[in-house]
Amino acid sequence: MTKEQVIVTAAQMRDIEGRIFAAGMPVAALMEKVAGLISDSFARRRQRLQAIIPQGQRVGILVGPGHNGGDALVVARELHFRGYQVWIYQPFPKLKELTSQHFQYAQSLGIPCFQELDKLPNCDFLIDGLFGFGLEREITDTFAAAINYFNDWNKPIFSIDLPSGLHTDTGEVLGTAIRATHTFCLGLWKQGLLQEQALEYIGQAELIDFDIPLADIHAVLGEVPKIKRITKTTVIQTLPLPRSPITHKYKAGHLLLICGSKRYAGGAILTGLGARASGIGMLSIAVPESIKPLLVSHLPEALIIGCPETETGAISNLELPEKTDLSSFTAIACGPGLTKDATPIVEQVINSEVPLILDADALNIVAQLGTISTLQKRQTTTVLTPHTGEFHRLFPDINYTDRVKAVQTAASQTGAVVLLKGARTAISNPQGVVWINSESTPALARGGSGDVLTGLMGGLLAQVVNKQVNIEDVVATAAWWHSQAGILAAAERTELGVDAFTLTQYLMRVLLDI
Ligand SMILES: NC(=O)C1=CN([C@@H]2O[C@H](COP(=O)(O)OP(=O)(O)OC[C@H]3O[C@@H](n4cnc5c(N)ncnc54)[C@H](O)[C@@H]3O)[C@@H](O)[C@H]2O)[C@@H](O)CC1
Ligand SMILES: Nc1ncnc2c1ncn2[C@@H]1O[C@H](COP(=O)(O)OP(=O)(O)O)[C@@H](O)[C@H]1O
Ligand SMILES: [K+]
Repeated sequence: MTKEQVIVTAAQMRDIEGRIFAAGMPVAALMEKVAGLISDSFARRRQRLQAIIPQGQRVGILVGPGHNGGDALVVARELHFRGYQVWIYQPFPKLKELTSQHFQYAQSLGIPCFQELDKLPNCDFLIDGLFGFGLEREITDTFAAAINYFNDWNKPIFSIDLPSGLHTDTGEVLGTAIRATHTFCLGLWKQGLLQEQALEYIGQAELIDFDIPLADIHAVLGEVPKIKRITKTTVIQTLPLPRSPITHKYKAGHLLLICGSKRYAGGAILTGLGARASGIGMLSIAVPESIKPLLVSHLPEALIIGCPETETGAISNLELPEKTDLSSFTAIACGPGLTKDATPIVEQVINSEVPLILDADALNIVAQLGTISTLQKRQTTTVLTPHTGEFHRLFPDINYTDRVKAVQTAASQTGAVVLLKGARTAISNPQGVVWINSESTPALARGGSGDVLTGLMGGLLAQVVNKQVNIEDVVATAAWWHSQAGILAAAERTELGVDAFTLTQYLMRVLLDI
């Protein structure tokens, strides 16, 4: 485990800090160290912003009553000595002791301090040290008004630890919250910063590593923490690279995709192209007979199985080639573009004992059949990949405000690995082990990009499922790979230039970088 993978709640962070202080590290010394690192990072970022804000020497510091405010006051002092023009806004009647001492010292240095909003002159930047992980209730009255007032300035805001007003664990807005352009997350990633509802508030987030000993992290989170960020380290351990020099095509996985209908033929192509990029040994794709020629023309290497179809153009019957049944495949991915008319097919694959990914219409069908009763029957690996709408259909009783809790509950109820798609995709296994994909791009918010993910994940699963791997690691690796391809494509083509087909062309490039 690396520190970049660790995700903590407020309570866990408090326990970790408590151990450090109990071991003898003085609180004031740690605050000095943390604030020094923040000041350095601020100065580096300010330089990068110089093109937009040429002078950029006037900084407003928003100070709260706790140690988040203390951090901000040390930053104020540091910037003051580095030649910035600094003003402090501090509206609280009572401060924690250490914070109060720093406040007194800042005043003694002649740094102007104000309690009234309108006294603070217009600054080039704001540094937000109102609340950190100690925020415990809704922000109201004067403090809420202040946050809204500073948001309206539309100036770059650098938040210390997390934007004031966000719930440290759920990322929920408690009344109102600072809309930061940059967030300096202190020590370890707070869970709230990786939740979708926080994204509009945190801007660019950076981890300020202040050397928390790994032993203290393990002591609080356990040897293997339950909730982690996906990083390259996980991915490298999971990818089927390097290939064995004596492998052959049937040893490199045989994936069956079941997808498409006359109405949604494109989804089948995109799923196939996603699977192709995974490096799968053998790829079979079952589609309605009428779209077989289309699939052959796009995926000449795949075995396209044309199936009898319903009047509506959905697969009516899985007609596999002679001497083949479902158990001939290492994994099955089923769903994109099927339409609900393919219900019997979905029932058939659920009754098989092959590792299975269910997506899109397959999920809608499972929801109709009864999610929990249908999935609990399965004896082998099942992966569900819903977006929020599909998740709600599958699990109407699960509240998804806290997406981490939501996937954990869904996985535990069904025995499946559940991947909840979105800007911050979250994945849980039935025991509650969670991966969060914290690097992605809104460029992926386009029809068809989920189909690409299903194919890619299917291809990966088929290649590694018989090896010693955790299924949730495979699912997380696919999600990471998919997002990184989006990021790479967006960097070259802008966020508007990443259609699902283009995305498939960038998948391979991600591997070149690792
Ligand atoms: N002490 C240190 O050396 C370190 C400090 N850190 C900083 O310390 C912060 C945590 O400090 P604290 O535990 O003091 O907590 P905070 O500074 O986040 O805030 C707690 C204070 O805010 C008040 N408060 C909470 N909710 C409120 C509301 N809705 N309206 C008005 N007042 C409210 C509380 O009564 C308390 O006085 C971290 O976020 C971080 O910035 C650490 O990250 C690093 C080490
Ligand atoms: N704002 C966003 N930021 C990052 N990724 C996103 C965003 N919106 C959607 N995505 C990703 O794009 C994909 C969309 O999948 P899905 O909704 O199933 O689309 P479709 O069914 O049309 O293929 C998912 O992998 C999801 O995580
Ligand atoms: K803050």
